[in-house]
Amino acid sequence: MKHKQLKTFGFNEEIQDYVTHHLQGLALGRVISQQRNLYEVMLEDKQIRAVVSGRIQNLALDAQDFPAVGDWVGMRQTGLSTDTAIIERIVPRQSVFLRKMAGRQSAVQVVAANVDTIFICMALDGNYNLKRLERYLTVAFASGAKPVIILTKADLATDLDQQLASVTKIASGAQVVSCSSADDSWLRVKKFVAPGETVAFIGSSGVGKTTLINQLMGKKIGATQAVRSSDSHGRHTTTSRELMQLPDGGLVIDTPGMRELGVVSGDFATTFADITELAQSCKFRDCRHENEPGCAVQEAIRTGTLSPERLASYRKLQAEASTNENLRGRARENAKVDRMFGGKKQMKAFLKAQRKRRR
Ligand SMILES: Nc1nc2c(ncn2[C@@H]2O[C@H](COP(=O)(O)OP(=O)(O)OP(=O)(O)O)[C@@H](O)[C@H]2O)c(=O)[nH]1
Ligand SMILES: [Zn+2]
Repeated sequence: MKHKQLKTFGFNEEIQDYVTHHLQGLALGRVISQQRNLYEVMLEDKQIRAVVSGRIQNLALDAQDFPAVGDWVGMRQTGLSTDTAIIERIVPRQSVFLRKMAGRQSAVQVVAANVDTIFICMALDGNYNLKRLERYLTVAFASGAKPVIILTKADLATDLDQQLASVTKIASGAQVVSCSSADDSWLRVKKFVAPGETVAFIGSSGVGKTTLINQLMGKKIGATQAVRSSDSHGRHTTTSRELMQLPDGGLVIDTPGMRELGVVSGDFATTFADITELAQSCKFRDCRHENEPGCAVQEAIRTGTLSPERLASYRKLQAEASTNENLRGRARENAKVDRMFGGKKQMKAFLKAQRKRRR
């Protein structure tokens, strides 16, 4: 393999393959942080600043078409300076954690790209909320990365065993780990971070993501500084996403705490595998699990094997995802029309003129 140094940054055969076929003449790097339009990119031998090319800007329909932290990118160096480059290509993502941003109707945000494992962090204090966890799992399972549930602040848990059991019940096969900053339980988390693999920490603000990352970083602060572009956060609150290299290998993406995780694409079959499985025994194939005769889902609720809250949660998230996906599809379509014609009116005029010419 050519890119020896980059291998410690997660470089693998699939990326090599793409580089060989599509990135000839471009330098390969991985995005380690982003501040608005300015990117910090790790190259084979150094770290540089980069901006995106006009081509990427012209083709982009929404945030997903721009580079994000964790992306592999092909770059051209500018003639002006050796430590600034232009990002020309984004290597197709092996996984992407996408969320709908609060507020703007159709705006999506790439939280992290090319992640192997997603640590869904939830604290065992007042932050503990199973419905929110179902939401995070839905998005995480759809990302292409493997979710692991990290229950933090175990020292503040009201009933640790009961909470662990409840979480495991809805985890749909994702592993569940509890930890506390008061002891060395972070070692249980460390087991999930293999050299050359990327993990992303996701969760509400204040659940202890940074605390846990600092424990994983150990005392080798130097290793952090080499990768971090600016380390003057001042307070504890994480303000921007960044990719860091752990002393024992392994890469970590810290993300600022989210107030709200809007679902754009969700994996309902995996997250709600219990309901999906029950539904296969419903009498009607298109059963909506309402009042249909022979509904196995309603039957499970009657007998107590499925909670009505879980079905409600499933319905709510699915409706939200479908609304958001529609909104987003339309927004992308509009952006495309704007790019090509300058607007809908102009497009109609253009099509009309074309029809006339054909006649
Ligand atoms: N009791 C207790 N407090 C903790 C634990 N882990 C973190 N904290 C405290 O929780 C607060 C928030 O921790 P952070 O690590 O900054 O949380 P964060 O998730 O990175 O927050 P954002 O950067 O805002 O996303 C700090 O005051 C920590 O000291 C824990 O296991 N137990
Ligand atoms: Zn049914």
